[in-house]
Amino acid sequence: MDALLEMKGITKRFGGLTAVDQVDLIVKKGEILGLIGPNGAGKTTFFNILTGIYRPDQGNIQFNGTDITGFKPYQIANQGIFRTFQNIRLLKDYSVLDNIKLGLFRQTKAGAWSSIFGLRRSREEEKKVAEESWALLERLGLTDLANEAAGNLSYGNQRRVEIARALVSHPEMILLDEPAAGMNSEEVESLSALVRQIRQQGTTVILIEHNVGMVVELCDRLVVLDHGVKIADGDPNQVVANPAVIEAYIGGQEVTEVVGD
Ligand SMILES: Nc1ncnc2c1ncn2[C@@H]1O[C@H](COP(=O)(O)OP(=O)(O)OP(=O)(O)O)[C@@H](O)[C@H]1O
Repeated sequence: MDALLEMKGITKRFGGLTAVDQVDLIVKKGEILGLIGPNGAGKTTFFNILTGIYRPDQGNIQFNGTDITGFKPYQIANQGIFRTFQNIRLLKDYSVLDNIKLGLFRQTKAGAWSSIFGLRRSREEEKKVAEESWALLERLGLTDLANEAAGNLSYGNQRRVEIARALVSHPEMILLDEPAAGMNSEEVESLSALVRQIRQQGTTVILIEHNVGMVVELCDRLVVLDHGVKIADGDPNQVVANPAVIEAYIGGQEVTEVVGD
């Protein structure tokens, strides 16, 4: 597999705190990579750097052969990198279908709001958006919920809709920030199946997760951050047995997350 993403020496400071410290990371095309670590380890900051929300203080990011260091979030999206957030960010009063259409705004001239409110868009654009969104609903088994207000869905289905919104643009890479948070074991199973399906369709996946059991089962590789530093990178089973990783979790009194489900 070829390297799709190559990050070198990535560092981000907030005042005196180094949230991400000289992190190197290579992600191969088609990989499912898990990014884990105790609370405050720098995982979300790392995603925020990769999606252009923060500019790194040091380091370089190459994606698909392009230097994207310092790109703005919309430029990163144009490169094919999409994400979900730790806190679900759906328009809860709008239908599932409209929420998914929102994910296609970058591909339409008319823009996000008009794609929802029906303003100034061409018929061809409207048709394309509707077809793509509907196809995705079918793929994710959400067609029965298409016209339901997103806020009425179960937690697990809201997360699926969020992922669908990120997927509708056929991303090269999708970043999932704690997708299993608050899910029951059945929802976690179904999420893992969805992530495998996403990879099968050609999208590379990085996920931040506290559910260590899930990432060991699902991911090809695990990377562990602790206090902003990468302390492990490799085979999931070996990584979670690594004494430095166990110590990082025990130090933060999160041992149950290591030995739990
Ligand atoms: N905008 C910010 N300003 C100042 N400090 C920040 C900012 N964002 C994050 N931090 C700090 O940087 C460190 C890393 O935070 P981050 O949210 O990236 O960790 P995390 O691994 O995602 O944690 P969690 O698992 O709890 O979500 C923490 O000490 C946090 O308080």
